[in-house]
Amino acid sequence: MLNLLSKTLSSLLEDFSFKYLVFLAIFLILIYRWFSRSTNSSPPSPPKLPVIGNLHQLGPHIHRSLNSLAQRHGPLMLLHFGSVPVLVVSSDDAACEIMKTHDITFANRPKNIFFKKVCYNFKDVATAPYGEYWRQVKSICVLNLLSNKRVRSFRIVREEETESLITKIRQSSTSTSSVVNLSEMLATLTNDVVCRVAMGSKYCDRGERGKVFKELTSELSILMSRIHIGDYIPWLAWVSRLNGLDAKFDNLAKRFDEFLEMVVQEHIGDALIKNKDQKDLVDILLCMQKERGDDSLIDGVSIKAIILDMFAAGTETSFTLIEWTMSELLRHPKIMEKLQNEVRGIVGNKTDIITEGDLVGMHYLKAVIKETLRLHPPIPLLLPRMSSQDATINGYSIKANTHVIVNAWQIGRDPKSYNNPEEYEPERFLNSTLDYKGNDFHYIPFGAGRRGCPGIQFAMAVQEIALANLMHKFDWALPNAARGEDLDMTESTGASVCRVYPLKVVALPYSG
Ligand code: HEM
Repeated sequence: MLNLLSKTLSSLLEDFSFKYLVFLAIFLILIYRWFSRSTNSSPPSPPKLPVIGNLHQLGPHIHRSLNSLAQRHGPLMLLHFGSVPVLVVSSDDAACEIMKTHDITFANRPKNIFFKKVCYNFKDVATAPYGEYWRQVKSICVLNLLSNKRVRSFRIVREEETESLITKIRQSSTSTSSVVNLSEMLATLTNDVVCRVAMGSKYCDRGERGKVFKELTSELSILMSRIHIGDYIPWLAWVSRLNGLDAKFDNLAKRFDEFLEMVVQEHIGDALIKNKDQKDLVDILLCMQKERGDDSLIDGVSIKAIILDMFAAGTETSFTLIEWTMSELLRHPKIMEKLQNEVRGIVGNKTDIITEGDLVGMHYLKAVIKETLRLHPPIPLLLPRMSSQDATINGYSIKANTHVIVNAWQIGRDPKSYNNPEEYEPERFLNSTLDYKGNDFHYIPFGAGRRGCPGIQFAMAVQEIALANLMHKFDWALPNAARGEDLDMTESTGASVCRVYPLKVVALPYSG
């Protein structure tokens, strides 16, 4: 009897202490999770694989892959590209935290092998580490090339180059069946404008040198988007030596350097004697170097890096934007007609080129460009940033040296911010104060904060005059009477996203 009693008691106790222990463990885990989440946890992460991390979850269009992952894991998620932690930001609130509240902490850029080799060890503006050198080169570019005043002063360049574009289209449109490669012509326009204001002349026009320059700029944009495995898995860097990518980077860097050195040498004699209005960016940089002497942070290498940056950052982006605008207009004939009515209504039957003075009052034109920037930001993931110290964002702890990608493409399509976000509706920008200068975080095609794009005025001035003239001087159609909705809109891969197939169109001269 005593035995039975003691057995029953001990089994009760065992049972009780087991349940109690299980309950206590669950309670402690919950407390720990809740506590660590509200103070110091990392952002949610999709499961990753050894060595490659989350790289296998990225398709060719990275902005789209990140969008799908963010739908499941939220607007702040932590991925790993190989061994590199990458914070992906996919909402306006989170973008504001990074680019406004914690802007200084996230003002650095990650170092990658392509930019190290081609951009003179990060001596250009876009990849320079955050600090005194970056501050100086950025302000030199803004003051001497990209400020409102300077951009206005290049008006004649834009007007002449637009006129030359219109002439070329007219010459190629000899019959109603002539097909024009508009993409190629728009690329030439943006290249020529940047060439003339940065280097004083259109290098593309100069025979053999022009050919070299064209090859270099197109190779630059192709190689810029190739992934060097050593950036993410350093011990596999040898793969790029073996498959020839390193050699391609080195070769491009060498040929670009030879070209830029030639440009600088050609300017050295004249830079000091030209008057202020005749000086291009190379002249200005050379004078600055001479005046400041040894105190200057700007040396010969910086000059080449800055000029290279103007091409890398300024030409493909601008050409891409106008190419997408024309594509959307061809897909939406009613919107095209409304825009043509605005432009033709304001300018009338003017046979000469539309000049910048004529653009006043073209509100729909501006809305059309803004809507293209929303749906097709030329750099959908902006330029990557990197944290320089530990930070806490929305309760999550982010370690120093974490790379940051802001998905501006996804933010611009957020149904919380836009009605019918997938539709092309320029009207949403009429009577709206929304602008792209980095104040409205649900619309950030040019980025925001300290590392935001300094070329906005420059880019928009080229867009507006070119688009107004294209709308005024021609009626547009697709070859073989194809319907607008059938136009292939496949995007290219890489950091800057343009059409994968060039835009081929029929341009019918309009005479009023
Ligand atoms: C439609 C045309 C353009 C678009 C969409 C565009 C977009 C951008 C974006 C998204 C960034 C990164 C911003 C960030 O990290 O927050 C950037 C940076 C930059 N852009 Fe542009 N850009 C355009 C035209 C230009 C032009 C015409 C120039 C100069 C001629 C230019 C020069 C630069 C430079 C130097 C930077 C680096 C700024 C820094 O790191 O401090 N961009 N641009």
